[in-house]
Amino acid sequence: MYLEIKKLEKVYKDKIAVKDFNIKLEAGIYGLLGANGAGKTTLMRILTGLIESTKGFVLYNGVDINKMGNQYCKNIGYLPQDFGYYPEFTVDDFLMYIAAVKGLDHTDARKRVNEVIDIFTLAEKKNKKIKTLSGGMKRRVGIAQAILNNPKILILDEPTTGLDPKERIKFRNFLSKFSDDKIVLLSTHIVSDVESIANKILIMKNGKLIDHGTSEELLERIEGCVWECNFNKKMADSFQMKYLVSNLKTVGEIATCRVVSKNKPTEEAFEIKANLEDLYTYYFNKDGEVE
Ligand SMILES: Nc1ncnc2c1ncn2[C@@H]1O[C@H](COP(=O)(O)OP(=O)(O)OP(=O)(O)O)[C@@H](O)[C@H]1O
Repeated sequence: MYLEIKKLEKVYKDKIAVKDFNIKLEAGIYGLLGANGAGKTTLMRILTGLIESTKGFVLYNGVDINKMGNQYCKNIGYLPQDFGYYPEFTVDDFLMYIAAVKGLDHTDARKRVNEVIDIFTLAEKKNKKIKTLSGGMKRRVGIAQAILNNPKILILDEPTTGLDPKERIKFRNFLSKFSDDKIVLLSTHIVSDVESIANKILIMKNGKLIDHGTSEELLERIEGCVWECNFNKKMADSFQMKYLVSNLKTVGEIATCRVVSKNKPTEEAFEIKANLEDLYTYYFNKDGEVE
């Protein structure tokens, strides 16, 4: 099973939201990382079949998704960023309703809704109106509705927003079981989520796919270029103007900085292991090469 994205482009009036995007996705979890406005939602909406691209193709097992119609939709589960829930519905009624929209008959719907209520520990809330739930709980309902039809392709736009750390772990464990023979694409601003959840990471900037790979592969790009240095906190501002700082911590008078730089930034600086936050800083705060 694969989803191949070929020379994809989406233009809104005069704004190019997705540009010359090429990749082949196979079973696994892909984390889509990018700043606000990078084009993540637009890309995801094209992949769900909700909007059409201006140029290029998306092929599902070699067939253009625009030519597959409903046959393609059956394979899709989608959690939009602004998940439009029905405030007056109870959790159970809402899930039963979505299951019907997805074409499940009543018996299958009941069985499947019970399963997802169990997976996302929603039993206690199932008779509560959605409008009374917390943000994290609504997000759980949103993820639950996306998997009702047991989709082959699951697209989740910022699924972890509002989830507390315990819920994040549950979600991660669920996805690793769920994604065995499925394509899961999730977008997030939370770098640590991608690091722990995704097998592969796609980095998107200004509509383009600028890099992709496992986190180990991506971290090789900045190997030997991440440093820790300590100095007086009064120098923090000028230091940040000069260097790409991925983290700054101050204790008393001492500032401790993580710096991404090809050259040793200070005499006392020492090399440390790169993480995805450093890579994110490298890609999103500077256009060029590591200094
Ligand atoms: N319907 C639209 N009409 C015009 N421009 C749009 C439309 N939708 C998105 N855009 C623009 O396209 C670009 C990409 O937007 P998109 O929402 O895909 O990015 P994103 O990476 O999902 O951002 P965020 O993380 O903030 O959700 C942005 O500049 C946005 O303003």
